Amino acid sequence: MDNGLFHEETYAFKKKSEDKTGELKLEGGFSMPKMAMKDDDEAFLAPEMNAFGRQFRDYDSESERQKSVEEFYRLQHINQTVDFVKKMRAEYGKLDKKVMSIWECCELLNEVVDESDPDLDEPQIQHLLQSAEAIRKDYPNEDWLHLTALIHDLGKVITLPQFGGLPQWAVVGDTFPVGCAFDESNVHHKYFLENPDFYNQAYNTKTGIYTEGCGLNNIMMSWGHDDYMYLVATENGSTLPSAGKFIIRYHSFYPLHTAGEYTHLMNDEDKENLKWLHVFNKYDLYSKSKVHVDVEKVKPYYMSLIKKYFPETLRW
Ligand SMILES: O[C@H]1[C@H](O)[C@@H](O)[C@H](O)[C@@H](O)[C@H]1O
Ligand SMILES: [Fe+2]
Ligand SMILES: [Fe+2]
Repeated sequence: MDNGLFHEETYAFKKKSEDKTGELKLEGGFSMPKMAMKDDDEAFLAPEMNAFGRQFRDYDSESERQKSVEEFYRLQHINQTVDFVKKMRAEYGKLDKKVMSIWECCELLNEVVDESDPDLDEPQIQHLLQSAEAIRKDYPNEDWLHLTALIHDLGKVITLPQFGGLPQWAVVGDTFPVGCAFDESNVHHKYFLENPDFYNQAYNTKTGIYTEGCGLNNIMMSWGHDDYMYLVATENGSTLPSAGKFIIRYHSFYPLHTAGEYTHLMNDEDKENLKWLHVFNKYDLYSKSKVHVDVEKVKPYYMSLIKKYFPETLRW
């Protein structure tokens, strides 16, 4: 697919950030879209440690936070089933909860606490702006990517009472397909043994109810903020490019974009879009920090992007 969005090159972050993260391994020889080169001082520098002085995405260390994150994944893995996802898709497909703008939602998100995240305890609007500003530094010309970063976690509002008040396990955390075997790369995989689908023979083989290469659009992901926001964006006629919508929908799909599993379900368009998801993931994960972005200062820029790619109000 040629979506006219980027030039390809083999995986090549700028040396400075590449050395620092050392982590962004791309399985299967994926190539990456090209970054507009800037002075080193201006480039986004991925830190080695999170704000708590630990490795990013450390799900195993002994701490209070890790314990509550593990408890979160226990519940998520037990409860995300094919039946549950079907129910959620039908319920939230109605988009009858509220009519509001993208920016209103950004502000609402500040009331949301994410219990699945070992790296973040800042207000969510800071996470949105930190990731958007970081990616903007390295990809100044891809305005759609800045906006994608700004809105990628807005779906978390479904945990608020006026949006159905879903439990955390139905909103946040890494995502995975249901209807086929749960891959071992899922964090805290052991809790899937308590999921009824684990024992269903239609659902527990490698391809399950799907076919090889069927395309991610044809599979059901565990329900959460990714799929919900994708729904909101598409149903309200957002003109974001396909790669932007793909990022929103699969940014929590770590078993695919970081572990390189479940690739047998992808089609060619998914493979193209995955390149941009790899780019995005670096900024989503490593921009989480204590350094706050001045909301009022950057707001006009993001308002102009919202205007470009979204209607004034949306159905949620
Ligand atoms: O804890 C995090 C957080 O909730 C993110 O928003 C989500 O995208 C991640 O995949 C998840 O693991
Ligand atoms: Fe997210
Ligand atoms: Fe995020």
